[in-house]
Amino acid sequence: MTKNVLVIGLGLIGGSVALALQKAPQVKVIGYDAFIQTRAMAKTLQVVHEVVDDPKLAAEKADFIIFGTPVNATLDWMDKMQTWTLKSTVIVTDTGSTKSLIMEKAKELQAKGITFIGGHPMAGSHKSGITAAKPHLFENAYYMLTPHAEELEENIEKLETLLKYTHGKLVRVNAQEHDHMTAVVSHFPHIVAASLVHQLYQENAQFPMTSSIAAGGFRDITRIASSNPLLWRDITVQNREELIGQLEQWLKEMDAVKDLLQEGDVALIEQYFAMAKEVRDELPISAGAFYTSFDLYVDVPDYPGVISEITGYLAEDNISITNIRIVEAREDLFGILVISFQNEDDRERAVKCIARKANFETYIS
Ligand SMILES: NC(=O)c1ccc[n+]([C@@H]2O[C@H](COP(=O)([O-])OP(=O)(O)OC[C@H]3O[C@@H](n4cnc5c(N)ncnc54)[C@H](O)[C@@H]3O)[C@@H](O)[C@H]2O)c1
Ligand SMILES: O=C(O)C(=O)CC1(C(=O)O)C=CC(O)C=C1
Repeated sequence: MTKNVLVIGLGLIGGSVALALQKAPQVKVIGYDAFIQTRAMAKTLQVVHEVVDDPKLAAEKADFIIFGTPVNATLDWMDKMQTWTLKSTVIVTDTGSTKSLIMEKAKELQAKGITFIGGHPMAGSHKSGITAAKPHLFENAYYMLTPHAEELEENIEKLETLLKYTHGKLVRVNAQEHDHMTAVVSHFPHIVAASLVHQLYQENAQFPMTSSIAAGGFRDITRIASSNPLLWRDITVQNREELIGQLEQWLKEMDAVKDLLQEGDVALIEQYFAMAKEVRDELPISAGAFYTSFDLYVDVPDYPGVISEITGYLAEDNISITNIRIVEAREDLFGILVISFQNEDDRERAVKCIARKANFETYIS
């Protein structure tokens, strides 16, 4: 029998879940978004099978309800849905970046007989909105579920059976531990990225050339500062206790770095960077803890047709690319072409292919 899946919030994440679940057999994906333009776009882009203007009515027939909304909006919907008439077997989940407050609110639903199992796919982007949604966004990424300890195994398995069509790696995690770990690897880094951009803004007032010379390093570390501010306002507010803890640890770390610099012990300074490199290089990229794109930087001279020349070489060797863009990092004749691949193997083949067929230098960041 066909299962109705209602997705509320059709942006990057809700839209990507909807697209992925359209591939599940006997599933009808119904979508709602607060913005009428997004609802219209969802129809045009066929992100869902059907768009509704009233989620309450659609919820009555739903077998699964998935929130793709900013985390504070999810809490509001969880309040509202307590008065809705839902199927007794419905399973409600979310995709929010925070879990503790949402799982706390879920107890109110649970008390009314509504099953809620928190969810969070560890993949995303600084881009937002339905036009950024992709069916393969969650492939190989960890997709965390945070069921209450007393949740029925049968319900968790039902949700896992549906979500396996995202091709994420489904794992079960305690909500508080989730919020601690995501503060470390996701939420706090967003604060650091934003703070670096603030620092540049202040410096730029005195040295206006500073932002023009910001090259790959600054751009890499601050990419996530281009994320949706409303989304990050909600995430940081909900997880602020963990974030204050991270900030205190960071301030201690910065004090230690300050001491290192003041002492000027070159061996210790080198050791500081060496240890960071070792840990960073060992991050389990293929395990998909983070959304990984295998980027290759190619130094290209600026002449017409250079991009099609390179993509042509790759096509001749049957190497698929997932993205291509130009980084205007320098003010000379050369540009940096960034080509993304699906996996390490494709990237290595591309390095060899470009070395064989062209004289362009390639780098891996
Ligand atoms: N961006 C990421 O990298 C990422 C990754 C994993 C999880 N998440 C989580 O996924 C959720 C969605 O984030 P996103 O990146 O897709 O954001 P987004 O801005 O791309 O999409 C959010 C969508 O929700 C809609 N919306 C906002 N308020 C609403 C409301 N009250 N009712 C219905 N629709 C509403 C918006 O119109 C928009 O279409 C958030 O909870 C976020 O924490 C984000
Ligand atoms: O890749 C990015 O731009 C992201 O910010 C994705 C990211 C992350 O911090 O890694 C952001 C929020 C999430 O909840 C999960 C993933």
